[in-house]
Amino acid sequence: MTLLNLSGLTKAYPGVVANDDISFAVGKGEIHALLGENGAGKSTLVKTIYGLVKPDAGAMSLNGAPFTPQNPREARSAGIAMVFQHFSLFDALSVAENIALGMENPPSPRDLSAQITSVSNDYGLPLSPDSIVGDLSAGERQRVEIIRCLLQNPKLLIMDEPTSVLTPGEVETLFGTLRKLADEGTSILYISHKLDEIRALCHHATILRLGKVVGTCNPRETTSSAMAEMMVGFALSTPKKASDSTGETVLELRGLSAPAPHRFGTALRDISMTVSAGQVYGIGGVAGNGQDELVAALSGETKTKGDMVCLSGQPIGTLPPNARRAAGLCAAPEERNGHAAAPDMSLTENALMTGNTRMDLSKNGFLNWHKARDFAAQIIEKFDVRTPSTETAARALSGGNLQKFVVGREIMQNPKVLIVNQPTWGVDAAAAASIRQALLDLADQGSAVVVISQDLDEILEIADSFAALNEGRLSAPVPTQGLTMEKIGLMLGGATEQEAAHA
Ligand SMILES: Nc1ncnc2c1ncn2[C@@H]1O[C@H](COP(=O)(O)OP(=O)(O)OP(=O)(O)O)[C@@H](O)[C@H]1O
Repeated sequence: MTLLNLSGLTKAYPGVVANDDISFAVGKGEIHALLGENGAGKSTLVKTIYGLVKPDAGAMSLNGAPFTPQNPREARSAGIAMVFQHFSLFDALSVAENIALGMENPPSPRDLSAQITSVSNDYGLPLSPDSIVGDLSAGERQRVEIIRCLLQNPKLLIMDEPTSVLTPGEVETLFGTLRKLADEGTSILYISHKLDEIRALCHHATILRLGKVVGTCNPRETTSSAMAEMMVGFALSTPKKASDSTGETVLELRGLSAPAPHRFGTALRDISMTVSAGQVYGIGGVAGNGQDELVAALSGETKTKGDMVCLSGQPIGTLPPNARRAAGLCAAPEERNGHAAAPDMSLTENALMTGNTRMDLSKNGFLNWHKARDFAAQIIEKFDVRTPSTETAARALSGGNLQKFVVGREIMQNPKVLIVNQPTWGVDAAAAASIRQALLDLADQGSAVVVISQDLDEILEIADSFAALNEGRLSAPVPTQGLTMEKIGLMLGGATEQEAAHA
């Protein structure tokens, strides 16, 4: 039985038709995957269903009746719930307070706590209503968002890239919850770039390319590479490094320590590591174990004692970001909106922001806009960033395309050391392969590359060495060749176990 029917949905933005005559149906109790490369139109489509975007043409029906939500409130009251990629929670408030804020008519705090506990028990989503959100892991924060949705008794739950912040164990827990919901008749529209997960979870998939439906499949009977091919229209190749040889040490951390930057941050504790020219050094860890703090201490956003961070033997721990860039160290932080990129500024302005020093984009204090525009255009071309022009605002790009832009911008500055945090977060299979290949090419040309990622497959695919970050401590590195997921799991948990034994 059909729950939601989409017929001929079309939505154009200046220079691009984001959704072009899209028609498909989502059955009751069906877990329906929405697949497509970056910019294919997935977010636009689900925003239309959630009442955030008004289609130019086409129609929707819900349970057979016309469905034209004018805003998210109307969509919610019709039974549509959505968990966004970026959580909208207040760190300083409790779980229950956060959930009450999103409700039209919240019940009394006591009743609400009881409801939260009951939903959390029923659906295998362990969470205490009184916990302060700032103390929660990414997986637990997502549970808050899911419970918030489930309290509305949704008919359709939309999830946009829900597993990118989760550990393998948390992914299993989430899938258990989603399967139970589907068994009870809730439909789920599931957006993800992780094709293996789609094969494990989804009953049906609709594939979009350039705003159009280009295919459908049963993911259980289709290989990941066949789905990737349908998405991009050609077969993908696996990234490869030309040479395994490494040169002298370029980056060295000596007992790097830094206090937690804020109440919910992580202190860095006595981190030592060396990275050589030509090496790709992978750092794995569950989100919130010091990844952002480590990137900040390396990029210069956080300053430390000078010799805690050395570049080609020179202490740089006290230098600000621009001086580090000039010395040859570039970094791409994880959060693209507002950190790696200024959303309201054009791509040219964003290119200028980190490229000014190394790409020589100003002279005698005057910015050279012509050169900056050229630099932005080169990034767009080399990294296949789908956008109408260099003057487009960063916020108008789809998530994956902006990610390609910010990572490409640092790679193209040809740094001696590149630090990237979650380089392919939210990026489709083809673009992820091209970003990974570009990182390997950079190492092949003699740069030292540090890849911090929660995607362990990514680290195994491109890194020479692996170290685990746990509560602000970094393990000793091991070669990735022959490393199994089991051993990585032990390394990720290792420091905690030692601490537990110590305690
Ligand atoms: N508000 C907007 N203004 C202008 N263009 C937009 C806007 N929103 C989306 N677009 C464009 O519409 C197209 C589809 O974008 P959309 O975000 O729907 O893609 P997506 O499939 O969700 O991509 P991703 O996987 O990268 O998140 C892209 O070319 C994007 O640049």
